[in-house]
Amino acid sequence: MKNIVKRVIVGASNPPTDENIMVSTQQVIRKALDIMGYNESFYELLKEPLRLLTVRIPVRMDDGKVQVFTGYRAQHNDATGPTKGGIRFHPSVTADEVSALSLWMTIKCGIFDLPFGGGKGGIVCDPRSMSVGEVERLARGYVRAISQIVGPTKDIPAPDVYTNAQIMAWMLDEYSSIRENDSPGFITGKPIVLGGSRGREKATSLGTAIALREAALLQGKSLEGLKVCIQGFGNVGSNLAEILHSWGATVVGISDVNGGIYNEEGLDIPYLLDRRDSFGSVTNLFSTRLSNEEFLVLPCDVLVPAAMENQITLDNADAIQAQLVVEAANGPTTLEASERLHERGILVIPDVLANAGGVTVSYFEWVQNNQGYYWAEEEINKQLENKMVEAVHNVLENAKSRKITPRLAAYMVGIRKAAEASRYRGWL
Ligand SMILES: NC(=O)C1=CN([C@@H]2O[C@H](COP(=O)(O)OP(=O)(O)OC[C@H]3O[C@@H](n4cnc5c(N)ncnc54)[C@H](O)[C@@H]3O)[C@@H](O)[C@H]2O)C=CC1
Ligand SMILES: O=C(O)CCC(=O)C(=O)O
Repeated sequence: MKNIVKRVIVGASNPPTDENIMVSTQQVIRKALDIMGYNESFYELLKEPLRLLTVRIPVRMDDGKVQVFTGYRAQHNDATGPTKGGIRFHPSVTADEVSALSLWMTIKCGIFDLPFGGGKGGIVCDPRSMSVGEVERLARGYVRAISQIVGPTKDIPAPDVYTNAQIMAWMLDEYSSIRENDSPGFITGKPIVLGGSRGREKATSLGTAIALREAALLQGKSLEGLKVCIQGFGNVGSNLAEILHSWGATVVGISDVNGGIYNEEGLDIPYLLDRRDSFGSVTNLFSTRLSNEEFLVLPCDVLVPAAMENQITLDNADAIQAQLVVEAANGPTTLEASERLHERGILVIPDVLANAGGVTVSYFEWVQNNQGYYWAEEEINKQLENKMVEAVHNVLENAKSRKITPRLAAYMVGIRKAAEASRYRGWL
């Protein structure tokens, strides 16, 4: 293995923040609707999910005792079609978080012209401390609890933080047995043998890599030798590291929940990919690690937060050294911090644009399930590439011509479809 760590390390933690992501999301939605001339009733409709279901899920644990978990499913707006979005298993899941995530899904589906509205789900749990059997029983219990409001023409879940293709497979199996027929289009991000799409596993990362490449080109930089730090080494972060490494960029830093590692000459990405565990942890192999706070302000050209929300805040925005921030995670930058970075001339490619490769290929998966005809991976990647390049240029050109942040421009492009569909349906 190449020399990986060069710095002194102090352990991981997260920057404190009390920003309510729902409030800041509503602020951007209000601004976007105001600029486009929509009246107050559009904001009243779009500021919250149409539906938010809270469920309690009893699970028999391996020790014989029953533990009751809380879960949520938010459906933001279904004027354009069924709602769509992932399910996360994480201790910090809240109703507000799931609601904000469902709003962001509506914006993504609007920007990428997908025939869906936004949805999102989550269960408050820590799957890292549960057995495989406990996770399976929890996943099946969640589907039983939400089965009335989901389905291939109602609301279509997918993976998110600490969920994966295996969990989607259990959920599909449970849903199919409740409905007494096989319903592969009920969920996306499935294993390929159960109707999953080729390319879905890496789709979010491929989309982010394309967005990063296009944004860097606009800054006059090519990928060759570009120094990139990636926070989070799960599905999104690790596949992104692999793609960027293979495209000639130099991945100088990666981190996970346990902390970060950095080498200004580049990390040994194939080694790290080989050693990561199924929860996206690898840095615990190293005796010395950077804290999360140290990691985010390391010298690099591009910083990619690919873990959790509220990582870049006003506390660290002035210390960020990257000239380009590409949000692979959902909500990694608080609104104030994002505006501060914009003032500092740092280009921020917002989450609703940068990480929408996942939902785009989930859409392709749903289309293939409906058709019963499956496409080659090259076809999927080519269509994803076309959609990403078009969306990135559309949003960034809008931002430039209107002299607004890329986030506001993305919200303007993204919310219009839900607003217009709601109007045509006679809701407003
Ligand atoms: N999986 C997908 O297709 C999509 C994921 N996203 C977003 O990308 C982000 C990452 O998702 P995945 O890679 O799927 O999740 P994952 O569960 O595969 O990996 C999560 C990674 O984040 C790290 N992490 C967890 N908690 C952390 C914390 N408090 N501080 C620092 N690191 C932490 C974990 O160690 C792991 O490396 C999330 O914001 C998710 O919503 C967005 C679009 C699609
Ligand atoms: O693939 C999907 O349908 C949803 C992906 C997702 O949850 C997200 O983009 O945040």
